[in-house]
Amino acid sequence: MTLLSVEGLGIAFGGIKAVHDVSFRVEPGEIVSVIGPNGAGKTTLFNMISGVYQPGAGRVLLEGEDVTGMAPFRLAQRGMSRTFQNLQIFQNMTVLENAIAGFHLQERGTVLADLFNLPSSRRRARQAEAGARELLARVGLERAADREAASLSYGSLKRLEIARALAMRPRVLLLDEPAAGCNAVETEEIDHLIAEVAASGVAILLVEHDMKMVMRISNHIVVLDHGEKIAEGAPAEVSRNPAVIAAYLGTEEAADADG
Ligand SMILES: Nc1ncnc2c1ncn2[C@@H]1O[C@H](COP(=O)(O)OP(=O)(O)OP(=O)(O)O)[C@@H](O)[C@H]1O
Repeated sequence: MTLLSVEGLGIAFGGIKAVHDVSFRVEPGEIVSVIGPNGAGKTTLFNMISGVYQPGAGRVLLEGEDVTGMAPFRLAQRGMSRTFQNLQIFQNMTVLENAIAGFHLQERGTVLADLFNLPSSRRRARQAEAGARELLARVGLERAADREAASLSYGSLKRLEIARALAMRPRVLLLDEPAAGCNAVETEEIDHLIAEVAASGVAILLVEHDMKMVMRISNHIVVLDHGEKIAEGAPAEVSRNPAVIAAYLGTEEAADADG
């Protein structure tokens, strides 16, 4: 069964269709990217899939289950995690504490146990720490565990955010511009990390402006323009699609005219 199905998703803001009738699928181990010129609707689409916005039309199915508009933490409990374009890292906490924070969404009814510092609560804390250290090793940050997050390079912060999203053991991982603000070396490290996570069977949906990265790591690309899907396919197919070229050239010409 398809892991993530997006069926006819749409939303309008004040009568303007930001996203209209967009459908696609992501299978286990696949990296699917959503691209398109500025304002094409990528972030809005992402926000609908991850429960930040309630779609005006269409459905989101997670292994066949309708999860449309479900709150982000519930989606995370069902196996869909996401990262954000603007880092959501606690800068004044350590790298390890940030990674541990990713485990808290898994917990239920633990407030009383924590309050009384019951053995179950102490055991959970130990498990979370062990899990967090494992994740840090997976993203290459094990030696930075005790550093303040604020002292990390931008690329490391991005990897820390991915580590935290992985704490929920997602089957679907949504990455919003994972390479934004990163230099070439950092982008390559993130490339490898994403490819490795996909190879473990996780379905990855990516919004990214770095076209080279998208072409390198995607199995499948969905192209949006003015809120509509104008093309989809393998990277080589999409990059020579006349409608896609026209959409990108159109924005360059508009930028030239503006400038
Ligand atoms: N909360 C909102 N209220 C009103 N309009 C919005 C809102 N969010 C997005 N829009 C509009 O919806 C359209 C799609 O925007 P969106 O941010 O999804 O595009 P994008 O492809 O992510 O752009 P970028 O590449 O610049 O991040 C734009 O016209 C934008 O102005």
